[in-house]
Amino acid sequence: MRIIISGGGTGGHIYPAITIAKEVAKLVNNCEILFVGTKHGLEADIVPKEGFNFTTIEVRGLERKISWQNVLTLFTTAGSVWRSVQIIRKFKPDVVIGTGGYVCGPVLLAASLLKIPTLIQEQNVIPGITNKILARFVDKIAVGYAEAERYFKKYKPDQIVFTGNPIRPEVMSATREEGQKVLGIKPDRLTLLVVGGSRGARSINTAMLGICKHFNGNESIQILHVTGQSEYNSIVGNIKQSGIELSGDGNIIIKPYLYNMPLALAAADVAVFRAGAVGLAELTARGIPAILIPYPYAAENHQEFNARVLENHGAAMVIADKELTDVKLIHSIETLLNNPQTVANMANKSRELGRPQAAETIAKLALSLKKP
Ligand SMILES: CC(=O)N[C@H]1[C@@H](OP(=O)(O)OP(=O)(O)OC[C@H]2O[C@@H](n3ccc(=O)[nH]c3=O)[C@H](O)[C@@H]2O)O[C@H](CO)[C@@H](O)[C@@H]1O
Repeated sequence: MRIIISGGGTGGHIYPAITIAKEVAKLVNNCEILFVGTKHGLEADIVPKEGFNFTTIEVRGLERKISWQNVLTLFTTAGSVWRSVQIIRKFKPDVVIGTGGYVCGPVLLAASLLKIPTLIQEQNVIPGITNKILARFVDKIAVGYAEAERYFKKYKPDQIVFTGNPIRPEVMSATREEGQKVLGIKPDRLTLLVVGGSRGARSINTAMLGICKHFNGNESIQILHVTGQSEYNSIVGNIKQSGIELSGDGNIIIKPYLYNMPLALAAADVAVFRAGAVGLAELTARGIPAILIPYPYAAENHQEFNARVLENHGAAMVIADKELTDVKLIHSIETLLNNPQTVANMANKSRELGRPQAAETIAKLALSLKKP
């Protein structure tokens, strides 16, 4: 069995690709997998670390206006479809899978032109532009939220399948004790995990300065704040300047990025998160109550729609990014800190939404497409 898998740009497209690829490899013997991404996306860092064969094509995103940049983009895209055709002809995949991001466009289009079976996975409630266009060509669309179905036109019978979003198996297998040990988290207090998506979130980082000052030295709470690579140094500088001790026995841990996120999730009691679909799938699979601050500039405001699914179910509270202040966030955190029953109820509600089997379902769906 030979599979090409493509997805890129942010963690929210890359981790689903890696997870599906690993699940496929578990289900069939001697499976060869080739990952197609771009040189500039996070995939160029993450995918080789995971041990996959990785090749790149050049792709650009279209601007939402008429511009010379877009003319250049169209030429680049034509080139990337041709490059994808070459990659596919050489690798000869049985199935091609896409998990979103611009890079999927040419790869899945080329596969469809060459009559190779195709599946795309859409993580969000509101589908991305690439997947909306690809819906015309692909055999199956695996959606992460049931609510997403209505945003796709159905081009083939049984084309859309509600599977949930794939999460890494380690998210389920990691234990709280191991997470606490590896990350240096004290076991006797509520652990708050703060993550602004795979690239970090400036507004959350800014508010966190006030939160760290407020909870510094508080023995009922432990904070693990992941800033994103780009703002890490300045955030750590600001926090140290305000007199907070980050090394030693403090209750605040700051990291630029977690390569071991499943351990952090295992140790977390409550999360402050953006509303990226994969992050939310991980939170609900583990049943972690959350305070969500959707990224307001996500395409068609899709993070807000993702977040509202959890909020409507009683699994999360939502704070609009424009209304985010340290005072407001402190208030929400304290509400949870002082109400363990609310935390427990939200945890149950969150778990009800989790789909820990999604990766296996998607992998089986993809394998079922192989031509005899
Ligand atoms: C700005 C934007 O448009 N973001 C989109 C992007 O989000 P983004 O990549 O931020 O989002 P997600 O939250 O969906 O996924 C992040 C992934 O990275 C992992 N992670 C994150 C931080 C870290 O330090 N370590 C780590 O491993 C998380 O555990 C998760 O597996 O793709 C998602 C899925 O299509 C969308 O819903 C988001 O709206």
